Amino acid sequence: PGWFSEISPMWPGEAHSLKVEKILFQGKSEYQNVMVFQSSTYGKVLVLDGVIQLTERDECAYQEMITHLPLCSIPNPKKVLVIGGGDGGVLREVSRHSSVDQIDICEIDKMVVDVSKQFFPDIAVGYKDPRVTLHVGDGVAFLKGVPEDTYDAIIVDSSDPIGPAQELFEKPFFASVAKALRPGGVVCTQAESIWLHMHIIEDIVSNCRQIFKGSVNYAWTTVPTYPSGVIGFMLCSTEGPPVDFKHPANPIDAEDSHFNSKGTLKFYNSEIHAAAFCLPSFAKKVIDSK
Ligand SMILES: NCCCN[C@H]1CC[C@H](NCCCN)CC1
Repeated sequence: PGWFSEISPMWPGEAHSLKVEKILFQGKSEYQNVMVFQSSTYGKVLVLDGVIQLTERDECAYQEMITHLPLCSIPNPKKVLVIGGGDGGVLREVSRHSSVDQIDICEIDKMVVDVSKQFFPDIAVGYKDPRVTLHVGDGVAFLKGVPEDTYDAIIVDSSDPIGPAQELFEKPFFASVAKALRPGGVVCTQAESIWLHMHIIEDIVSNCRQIFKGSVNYAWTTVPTYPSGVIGFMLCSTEGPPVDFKHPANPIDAEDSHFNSKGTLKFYNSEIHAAAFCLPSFAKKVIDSK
């Protein structure tokens, strides 16, 4: 009964709204306010501190792209780390890759994990994979304890820079990610919106170019329920075997059998992988010049 509007100082003067059928959960964890509501047309919705994290209707776009853009860019991913992503959607996507033998996830807020398992079983299904180990804690601290050259891929599925995820957008964190990756390893981070956050993106690209001596690329996709309707990703590789993000070494398409053992890919395919790196001129100018 009524509308939820996503009002935030991170996107002043605009607000995306969703019609609410019923509020299903409201709580306050150690870190943030957590809410779940049944929307009229986007399924259930997860909200943290007033910011939409995912909806059942369009989460496939974000989870599939943030996962398969990096994992399809290296020939044989084995050890994968997810920072954030407590809802489990990225785990569900990583587990489609049969070459992977170890999936670690570090999520700071246990309430996000518990709420996702209770209200979003088709997203939290990712936790059921035996390769998954959940670490509840701060990703910055977790990475400090990771030996050098441990992971083939690291996915940083964070919320936004205002709140618990703030440190995940800063240089020291990127440096600890680079150390934890093997030579030619890849990282994919949630990297905001070219319509809203070109300055944040400028800083992230500049930091990444200083730290990641392989390739550094920005990709983007459409997610209707994120502000401005798009979300971006930083794709970086460490020095070592070259990674060409724009031409996936390990391509998958919807009809691949071993990828559909967990239901079909709804969004990702090789064409949209390549297209994700095509940017409008105002973004190219900033990103290619850093
Ligand atoms: N596994 C889903 C987690 C979603 N991560 C983020 C949630 C907040 C969202 N704000 C977008 C703000 C405008 N760029 C970005 C993705």
